[in-house]
Amino acid sequence: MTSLTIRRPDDWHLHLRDGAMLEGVIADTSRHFARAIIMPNLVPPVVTVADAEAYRERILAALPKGDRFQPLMTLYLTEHTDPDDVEKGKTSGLITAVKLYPAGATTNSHGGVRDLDKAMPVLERMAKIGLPLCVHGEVTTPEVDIFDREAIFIDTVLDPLRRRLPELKVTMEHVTTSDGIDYIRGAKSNLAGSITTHHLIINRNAILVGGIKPHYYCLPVAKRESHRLALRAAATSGDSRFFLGTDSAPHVDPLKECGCGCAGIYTSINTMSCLAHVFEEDGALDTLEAFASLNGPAWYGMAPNEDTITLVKRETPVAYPAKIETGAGPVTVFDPMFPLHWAVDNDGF
Ligand SMILES: NC(=O)N[C@@H](CC(=O)O)C(=O)O
Ligand SMILES: [Zn+2]
Ligand SMILES: [Zn+2]
Repeated sequence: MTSLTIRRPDDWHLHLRDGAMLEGVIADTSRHFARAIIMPNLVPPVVTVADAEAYRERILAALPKGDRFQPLMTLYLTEHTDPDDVEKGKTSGLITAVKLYPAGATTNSHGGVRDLDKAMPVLERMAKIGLPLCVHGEVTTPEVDIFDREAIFIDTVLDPLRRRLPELKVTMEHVTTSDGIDYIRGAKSNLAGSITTHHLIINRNAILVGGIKPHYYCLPVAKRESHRLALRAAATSGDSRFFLGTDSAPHVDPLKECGCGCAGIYTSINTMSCLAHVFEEDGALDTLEAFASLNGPAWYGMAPNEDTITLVKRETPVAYPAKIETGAGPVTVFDPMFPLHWAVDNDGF
């Protein structure tokens, strides 16, 4: 097959940042994607409906003229989040989900939740009004090995929470382990998972073999090969509980190439090319549309996009830039370490 037309995709987990970085990256998403769930881990974070409203306006103002991209806003859950404010955000249609960052788990999560009991009133309200909780599913206990943090989170935080509040809809974001995949597969209802582009392509060797490679470092950190294969099987299966959330997370190069580099991989620009490669390699191009364009909206209770994009397989590899230049500084683009022959038709690369 050398051409594939699918409904226009959406990105169910995206970091757009703010200011000059937002202006520098947004076109890479709005070129291909109709909608994206926008992560609230700004400094300071997006905690109230008023914050989300103002952030949404800044995103819309940064969009290239003519792009109809729709940002789907989230709130950053804290121990002081007001259930009435959250309900107001859901009722007005502004808020698509609330995001749980265990304190200290990832970039800009120091204001996240330490004691989930303190957030129960909000979570109970969300269960009642049908507003999904998106989770960064890792424990932060210092004794727990970083490669085990997702599995331990499922056992000690997520499963107890879901037993306590079975009506709460939970999205396990950026699933990185077979434990996560199995847990989602085993759930009867109200649980789904997003999978990133890069976790379908790299295992932890990419970060550590042949020298330390900061541009492959993200959180949750890539795991061993068996986990990558479990993610591939889930993504390409067509199972409606798995969908794309790129977790494209730009940091300027000086903040990644240093003694304490930030976590995050920038994939917005070449995600659709990478996915077409992965799905073709697994003989699953027929399920790419489900993963990138159908399963996500179904989970979030939205219609799929009406329009389509066409992916075309070229003879010569697509020439994506190694870095993009933003007003905040250069951002290295994810290198899948194989040539990309699939391109979104007419996207200029
Ligand atoms: N994925 C990452 O490695 N980083 C994200 C945060 C996150 O999604 O955990 C970021 O904001 O940079
Ligand atoms: Zn995260
Ligand atoms: Zn993220």
